[in-house]
Order: sequence, then C-alpha cells, then structure tokens
Amino acid sequence: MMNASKYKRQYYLPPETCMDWAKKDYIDKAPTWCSVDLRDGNQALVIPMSLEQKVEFFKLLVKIGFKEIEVGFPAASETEYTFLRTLIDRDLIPEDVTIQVLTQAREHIIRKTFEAVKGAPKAIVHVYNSTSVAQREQVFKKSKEEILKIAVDGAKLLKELAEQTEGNFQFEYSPESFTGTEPEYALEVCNAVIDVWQPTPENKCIINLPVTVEHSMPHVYASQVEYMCKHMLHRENVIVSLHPHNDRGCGVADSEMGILAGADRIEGTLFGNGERTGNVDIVTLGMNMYSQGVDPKLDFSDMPHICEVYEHCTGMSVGERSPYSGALVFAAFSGSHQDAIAKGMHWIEEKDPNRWTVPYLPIDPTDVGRNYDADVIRINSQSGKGGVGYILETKYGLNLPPKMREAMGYTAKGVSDHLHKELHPDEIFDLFKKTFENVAQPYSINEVHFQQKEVGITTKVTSTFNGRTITTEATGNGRLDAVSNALKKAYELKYTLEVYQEHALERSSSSKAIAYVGIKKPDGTMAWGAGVDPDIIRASIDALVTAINNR
Ligand SMILES: CC(=O)SCCNC(=O)CCNC(=O)[C@H](O)C(C)(C)COP(=O)(O)OP(=O)(O)OC[C@H]1O[C@@H](n2cnc3c(N)ncnc32)[C@H](O)[C@@H]1OP(=O)(O)O
Ligand SMILES: CC(C)C(=O)C(=O)O
Ligand SMILES: [Mg+2]
Repeated sequence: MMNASKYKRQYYLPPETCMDWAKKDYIDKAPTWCSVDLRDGNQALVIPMSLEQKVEFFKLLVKIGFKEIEVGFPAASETEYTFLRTLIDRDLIPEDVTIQVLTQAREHIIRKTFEAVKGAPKAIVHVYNSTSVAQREQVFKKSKEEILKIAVDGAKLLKELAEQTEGNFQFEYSPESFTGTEPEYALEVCNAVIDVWQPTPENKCIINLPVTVEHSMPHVYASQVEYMCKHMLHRENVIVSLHPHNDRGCGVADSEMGILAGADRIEGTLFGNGERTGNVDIVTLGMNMYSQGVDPKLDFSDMPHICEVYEHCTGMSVGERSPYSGALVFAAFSGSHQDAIAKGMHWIEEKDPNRWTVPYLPIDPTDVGRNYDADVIRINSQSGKGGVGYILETKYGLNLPPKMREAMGYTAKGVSDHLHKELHPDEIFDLFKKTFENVAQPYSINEVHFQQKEVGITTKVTSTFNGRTITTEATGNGRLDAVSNALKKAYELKYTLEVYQEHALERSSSSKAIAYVGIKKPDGTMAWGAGVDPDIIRASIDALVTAINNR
C-alpha cells in the first residue's frame, strides 16, 4: 500500500499575491536561450560524454543557434576541464556565442574554474549554493545567515578572480533548490549577491531561479518568479533566468508561465535530457512559440539530424511521442483524423496556402524536416477511406471516386486487421492493383470492335468465361455502355453501370490513363474496378470487367 501521509507540500508561497502574469495569454518574443546539455544533461548520463562527443554536441548547439551554452563543470573532472580548454585553445567558440561554466560556491572549486576558463573570449561564470529549507537543515546544517554568507563570499570571489583573470566574464548566481526555499529568503540572498556585483546596463548579471526539484503546480512557480522580479535589486540590470526541471512533468508549463511572470532567459536542454525526469525541453518550448507565430530564434528545421546527433552523443533516445520530434508525433492512424487532415491539406492548398490550419497537426511537419508521405497518414486497422484515398492520390496520383475510396478503405482495413500490421504506402498501392486494377478472372475480354451507328454504337465483343469463349453483339449509347450490354447479354449478368470516372496517370506513367467503374448489383451494393491502359477505351473496358469480376 502506498502511504500519502508521509508527504507534505515542500514549497512556499510569496508573502503577497503575485498573479499579474495570469492576465497574459501569449509569449510575444523568444527569451534568451541557454543550453545546459553539456553540463546538466551530461551530469545525468549513465556515461557522461567523451571529449569528442562534447565537441560534436557543442557544434550542433551552435548550428541550432544557441548563443549561450553551459559547457560544463570544469572542476568536476579531467574531461570537463580538457573540453573547456579545447574550446578555448582551438578557437572553437564562434564570436557571437558565450560559453558558461558552473561552480559550487566553494573557494577551491571557484579558483579551479577560473583557471580552466582563462582566455575565454566571453564567459559566464555561474555560481550556486542551495538555499532550501531541506538543504539548510539536512545538508549544510547552517542558519539562514550562514547560507547567505556562502553566496556572498562566492560572489565576492568571482568578482575578485574575474578582475585577475584574462578574459571577459559575466556572473550568474543560482539559489539552488529555489522552489524549496521561502521566496522572501531567496530574494534576500539574491539581492545580497546583486549588491556585491553591482551590475550595470553594460555588464548585467544573471539571477537564475531553478526549479531544482519540481514541487508545485506551475502557477505557484510563476507567482514566485513574479515576486522575485518585482522586488529584485537593480532589476533593470539583472537578467532573470529560469532553470526548470520536470519532476511533475510541468517543466514546459513552468517555463512558459515563468516567462509571463517576467523572466528573460531559459536554461534547458534538447529533448529535456537532464537530472531525473530531465530539464525543460527547449525543443518543445521553442516550437510552442513557433506554432503561435513567434520566431524562437532557434533553428529546428532539420529535426531528424538533431535527433540523430543527440542520440549518438548522449546514448539517450528521443521518445516516439516527444513533442515535435518523436517518430509518431505527426502520425495519424485513425480514420476520422486522416479524413480531416486530407481535407485540411486540400483546403490550404486551394484556399489559404499561407496559413497553417490543418486539423490535428499543430505545425506543418515539413517545417521540421519530416514529410507527409512517410510521417503523417499511416494505415492500419483504425484507418478509413480518407487516409487510404489520400495516400493513393498524393503518392501514386490515383483520384478514386468517393465511393470507391470507401471500398478500398475497407479492403485495406481488413488486410491490416487480419495481418495485425501497419500497411506501408507501397503495400496499399499493391493491394489496390491486386484488388481493383485490370482483374481478368473469371471474366476476360479478348477482342472488341465498334461501329458507329446513327443512334448509338454497336459493338462485337469476344470474351472468355471459365475457359469458354463467346462473341456477342450489342448496342449502347456509348462505347462502354455497348460493351456492358454485350457482356450482360453473353452471361445474363444483372447490374447497372452507375459510376464512371477517368484521368491521366501523371505520376506512375505519363502515357497511360486510368478509368474507374462502379456497378450496382441487384442487392443495391456496389462493385468496383479500375483499368489502366494507354488507350482510354481499353482502360474503361478493363475497369468494367474488373468490377464485374469483383461482384
Ligand atoms: C542541482 C545541480 O545540478 S548542482 C550541480 C551538480 N553537479 C555536480 O555536482 C557535478 C560535479 N561535481 C563534482 O564533480 C564534485 O561534486 C566536485 C568535484 C565539484 C566536488 O567534489 P567533492 O568536494 O569531493 O564532493 P561534494 O560535491 O560531495 O562536496 C560536498 C561538500 O560541498 C558542499 N557543497 C555542495 N555544494 C555546494 C555549493 N554549491 N556551494 C558550497 N558548498 C557546497 C557540501 O555541503 C559538502 O560540504 P561538507 O564537505 O562540509 O560536507
Ligand atoms: C546548478 C543549478 C542551476 C541546477 O542545475 C539546478 O538547480 O537544477
Ligand atoms: Mg539543474
């Protein structure tokens, strides 16, 4: 049995109501992004990245467009230290990119960090100490004043070493475990740090408010952020940064509401890698903005490549349902969704090509390097005529009559259900051909001759049924009608010719046409056939014979 009574809330509300952010419904500009993949993401991996993997990942982050990248915890290990030196010594940091390094607020760790970062063209030195009730009591066993002193001493040492070290440095402070800290106390500590640094418009400092562990609903965090923003010393010279983790699965909501509450900057990772349930997923955050028409200033247009490098470097995998990036996130298997998507695609093509409104698809999959054919409409036993028809039309250029789409839809559903598998587009096309195209058993046509009469057409048809060949003559008001009448006469067939449609085959063959025929049987149900031939008359006769064979 589980025992909920051993838990109680571990978060603290601000001393005043801070809900102004709730009046906003829209993020109108991208925050400053800082990737912490190479530090927070890396420290959460079973096997942290090698030097080569970190270099490859760094290049990917630069290509995506990150301008601030926390590259590691240089005092942590030789690999971390060497990676930082490699970036600086091999001149791998583009001019418009600022690297960031993390250090505990401990003297020897800070000193080692400055040793590692010296010569960096631009670097953010990020110092942290935990301020939460739990850590004050259990880990540090120190009073509020003593914890504040750790932060202030760390801030002073950063300032001192920055002056003595070659390079350009900006400072960042995190009251780690902010979400388990009383907001008034977190504010007091942050303001004490800001007071040491005395930020200016030219050299702003960063105050990072981490959701080190996600304890509350996102609106509580947003209220805490709003409180901090409202009361922060030199707010105009402070960049307020958020660093949400995802323990309750609300990292994205924390970030979005936190931005509404006044934050300027987000630290997170690709696909939400990071400690425990991960850091906030910057792909989701950025693409959420993009899907509202706001440029996220990050380029995710080649998502498959981004996933590949991420998986290769971290050994993690991108989940199939991972927003905007997962293998299945654009896939529609169910019939009504496919139908709506197919109609939506036609709508934007014909009516409004500049605005994406396709039902069930929050963004155009091609914007992130995915494609309609392989990724969107996929066929299994949950699918219907809309999806099957869409695939036949868009991939193979077959524009089936609406009722024939339905017949083909049920045929595909039956096969998928029976085999218990997804049908790939080529399998659907093969199924169509096998079931509905030029089927010449048990009836087949050997020869057809026409003669134009004053009223209508006369035909002489030689056909075979069960090994017996006969020739019949008949008239009709057109060629197909005449052949149909001849076959009815030859075999006493009972049906009415209900649907006829034809078009050129542009995709599969430039010189052929396809005809579709639907016949109504005495019980009122339909049978369908298609014929493909360079000669449209021959194609229509083959379609008719196929429909007869499918009765
Ligand atoms: C929420 C986060 O993600 S924070 C980042 C966490 N990442 C990492 O820790 C990865 C890199 N860290 C490391 O490799 C190691 O911890 C090192 C090399 C930095 C330090 O190693 P060590 O000194 O051997 O161990 P450790 O980190 O456990 O030190 C714990 C001591 O530091 C103190 N401490 C921990 N964090 C801080 C901090 N941010 N500021 C000041 N003191 C701190 C603890 O209270 C403890 O003190 P005690 O010795 O008096 O008990
Ligand atoms: C070091 C800090 C910012 C951190 O990673 C966290 O609190 O999650
Ligand atoms: Mg973290």
